[in-house]
Amino acid sequence: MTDRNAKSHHPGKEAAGRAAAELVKDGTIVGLGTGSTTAYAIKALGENVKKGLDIRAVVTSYQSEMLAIQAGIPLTSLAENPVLDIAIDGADEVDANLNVVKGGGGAHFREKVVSLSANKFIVVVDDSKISETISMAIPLEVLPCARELVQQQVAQMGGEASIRPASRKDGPVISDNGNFIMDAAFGEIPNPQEFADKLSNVVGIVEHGIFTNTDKVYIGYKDGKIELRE
Ligand SMILES: O=C(CO)[C@H](O)[C@H](O)COP(=O)(O)O
Repeated sequence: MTDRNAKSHHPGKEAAGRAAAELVKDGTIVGLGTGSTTAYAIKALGENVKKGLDIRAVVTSYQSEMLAIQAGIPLTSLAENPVLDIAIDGADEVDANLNVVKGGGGAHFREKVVSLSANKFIVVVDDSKISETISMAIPLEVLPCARELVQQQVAQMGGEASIRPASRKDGPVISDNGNFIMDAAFGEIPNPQEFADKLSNVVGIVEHGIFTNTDKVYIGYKDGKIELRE
């Protein structure tokens, strides 16, 4: 499992993040995802803003808000700009058809809102995230009062949902929206779109981490090379 607190430099993540940042043109509104790979894209965008690139950004988490402010990227909101030109975000697993699983950082609800508000959704990952079929546990943002009900409904679907424990405090991971993050293991998911629709019908799940709206994926390798899939 990836150590989310690791701060070490990753040439593959940086190359993927920087390649995606180059897609952001002057005068556009960009959605900024969450995570260590997107952080490289935010840094690169900040450098371009300092050189004169005129953009505004909508963030998906407190993490991306803090990074964007630090990088000097002017912020806006979906209320002011409901349609974004492009959104850039990381992922935890990418299948052969560019379906992705997100939510390793527990930010997938706002990430989904932002990605679906964008004309183009660009995913940036390192090569460890690539797999033939989706098989990792699916992150779920769940209303705290519905956690037991969600566990029962997930069990009826053949899965097992557990509350994600916080690593630096006692108790569960709480999302930026004040909800619990759970992870639901189902094994291989051969038809992510159909499965996503089923999960969307589970009462108590605010949002699940399956995204089926990716336009391009930049995959970064340890040697700094990148591959584009679209
Ligand atoms: O979905 C996410 C946060 O909710 C992240 O984008 C995903 O976990 C990938 O993170 P990283 O780039 O650090 O591997």
